[in-house]
Amino acid sequence: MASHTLIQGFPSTYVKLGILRSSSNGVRSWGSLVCRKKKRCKPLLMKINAVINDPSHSTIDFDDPDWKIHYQEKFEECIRLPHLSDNLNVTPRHTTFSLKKRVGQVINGIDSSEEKSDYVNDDDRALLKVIKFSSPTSAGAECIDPYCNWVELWVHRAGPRKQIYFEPENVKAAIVTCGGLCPGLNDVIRQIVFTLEVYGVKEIVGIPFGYRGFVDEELTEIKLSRDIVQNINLSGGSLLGVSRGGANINDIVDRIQAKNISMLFVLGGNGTHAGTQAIHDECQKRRMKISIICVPKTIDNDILLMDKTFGFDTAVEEAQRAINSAYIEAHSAYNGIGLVKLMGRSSGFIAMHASLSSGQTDICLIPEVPFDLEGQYGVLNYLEKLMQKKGSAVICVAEGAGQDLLERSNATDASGNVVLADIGVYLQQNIKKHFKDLGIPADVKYIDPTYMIRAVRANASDAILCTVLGQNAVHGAFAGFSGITVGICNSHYVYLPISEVIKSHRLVDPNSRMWHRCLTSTGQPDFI
Ligand SMILES: Nc1ncnc2c1ncn2[C@@H]1O[C@H](COP(=O)(O)OP(=O)(O)O)[C@@H](O)[C@H]1O
Ligand SMILES: O=P(O)(O)OC[C@H]1O[C@](O)(COP(=O)(O)O)[C@@H](O)[C@@H]1O
Ligand SMILES: [Mg+2]
Repeated sequence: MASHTLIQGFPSTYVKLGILRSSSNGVRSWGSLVCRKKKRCKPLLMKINAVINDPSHSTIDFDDPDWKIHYQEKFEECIRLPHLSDNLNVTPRHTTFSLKKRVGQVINGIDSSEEKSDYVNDDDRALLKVIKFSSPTSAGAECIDPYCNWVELWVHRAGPRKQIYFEPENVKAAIVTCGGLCPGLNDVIRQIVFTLEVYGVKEIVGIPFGYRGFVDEELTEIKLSRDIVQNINLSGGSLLGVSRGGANINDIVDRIQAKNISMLFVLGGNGTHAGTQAIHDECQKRRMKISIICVPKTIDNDILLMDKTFGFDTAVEEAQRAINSAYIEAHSAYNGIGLVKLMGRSSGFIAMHASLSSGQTDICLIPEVPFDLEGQYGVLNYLEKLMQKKGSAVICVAEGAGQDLLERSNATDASGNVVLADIGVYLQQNIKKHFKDLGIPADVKYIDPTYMIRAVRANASDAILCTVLGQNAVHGAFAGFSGITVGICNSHYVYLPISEVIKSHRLVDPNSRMWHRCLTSTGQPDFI
């Protein structure tokens, strides 16, 4: 019987069927990940094992002719959107959201208002995965079973529903922005306010400085309206302020109750989503009638199941400016080496995409792909070759890359995120020392644009994404969902349960076509 560990949930970077193999020469592999030295593989394997060992994973018998049906049923269960009606006696009413167009227009003898609707049906779905991989060895294959059969998996379509679960005039809506800054926060706040007002909501407030704003007595809520938010998208940052760390969940829910908030919109990343899930659970326990909706915010693009998060595109655009500067500096110097460190705590998406978009990077280093600095295959040796061949080089490194090479402290930030050792400074020092020891001149220019890439306002594509996500967040709240997040999936807008997107970080798949494209573009070899 072919029985395998099934990652319950659905395909993501790690949602592949994985058989961990060990061989005597120390080569260990899982799916597409192969590392030459057992020791260096450990961080990656640990990440994978953490997923495989999740108690929610179950076993599936692929010899069962109905396994796909069982899988789909499980998936449907996982992706089900929590709703107020799950534990409250609520009755819907016809929506107050309508597009301002003439109703009852008769076109070709057909009453347009009867034939078409502007509303999304609760049974509308978007397809989660659109590629059918013919084999587990196909580039970037994400397989469920050993033969990589395609399984039709659907997620819930976002948008306005015909029936709503709140009387707009009784709603008090609150918006809060948590975690680090991200381009587009103001655009989302603005669209949430606009859309709430279209529904007829009169009381909209902003909670200042993230979760802290709920409990810090000195911080008072900020009144919001169309007039107040009209132009906030013209600048970066958050009108409401952000913060890391913060409050006890019970205290937050106490304050939500005391403030009489009935809709809460939370803009934040992984940590914020985990916090929101806990707030949602507590509100359910207290049988509160409140819809809590997240809008995923992170330049790191590390949220599961979505094409991208808002702010990412803008961050990449800014990051490529830093790479361009590094290129000019390196190219204009004798044996010039430009080194750029970009954000990306656990995921290398910014570094990979900025390298791809600039086209000027010779070496791209990301957390998901281990590398050696020294030795025959190491980065330093390759740099020597680049100096001989081109006389200059540009390196782009994600902040979470190469952490296994560095001394790690056990420090964490206020939110509990591990404080990383500085790979940028480490590379700069080691490159300088290496060339000095060889007696070869090398002019190393180090650029750390960190906060510059996330303090800017959203670019055009992010502004559109923010607009749609902000509007859909409000539609989701009025539809009575709670404990959900909004996202874009295969270019369609969807709702997902928060519980599913916080299962792990989304990572760059070293076997993906995108990483392969990045390697083709830089021309870099394996550094291990
Ligand atoms: N596991 C968790 N449970 C509850 N709250 C959390 C959790 N992780 C983070 N938070 C809270 O969420 C907020 C944002 O988290 P942080 O990790 O700083 O940013 P991000 O949401 O961008 O990942 C912080 O106020 C933090 O205290
Ligand atoms: O200095 P801060 O505010 O902690 O921000 C740095 C962090 O911001 C990020 O770019 C994004 O993190 P969040 O998504 O948690 O906001 C991380 O990659 C980086 O470590
Ligand atoms: Mg985070």
